[in-house]
Amino acid sequence: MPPLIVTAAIIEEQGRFLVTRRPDDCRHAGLWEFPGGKLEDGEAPEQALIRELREELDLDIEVAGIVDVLHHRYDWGAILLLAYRARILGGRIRHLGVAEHRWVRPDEMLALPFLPADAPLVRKLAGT
Ligand SMILES: Nc1nc2c([nH]c(=O)n2[C@@H]2O[C@H](COP(=O)(O)OP(=O)(O)OP(=O)(O)O)[C@@H](O)[C@H]2O)c(=O)[nH]1
Repeated sequence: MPPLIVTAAIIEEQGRFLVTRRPDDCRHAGLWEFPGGKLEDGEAPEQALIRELREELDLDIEVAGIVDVLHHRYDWGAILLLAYRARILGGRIRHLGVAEHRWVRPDEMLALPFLPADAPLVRKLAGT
């Protein structure tokens, strides 16, 4: 099986990154991640990211350049995570598909329990 392609938005405002916590009733429940999700049939990664941010947080975003591409194997299968810089264009955060959100400084981000696939990305963003 090829890896599942997953997109993630790296949104930074005034030195803080937007991170979200997964709901209780899903895989990897309660862990932190960057908002985003899987590509649907025929979708470009940027489109998937725009759709996911609307669905999960009710935010309109603009997607900029790629930050990192990470491959990770979970026990249920592998993912290829495409992380893009993004900017909020409008909307107010609502917790439609997430348990909680936070705006965190790099040092705070390093201390959060993130999904295992994200570890290299978190370290890269924190400059460590
Ligand atoms: N959005 C997002 N997903 C990530 C990150 N890191 C990471 O390993 N993933 C994994 O990528 C997979 C796809 O995420 P998703 O949110 O679209 O789908 P899901 O597994 O929650 O559930 P679903 O099948 O019910 O839609 C999840 O298994 C998630 O654990 C990340 O930083 N952001």
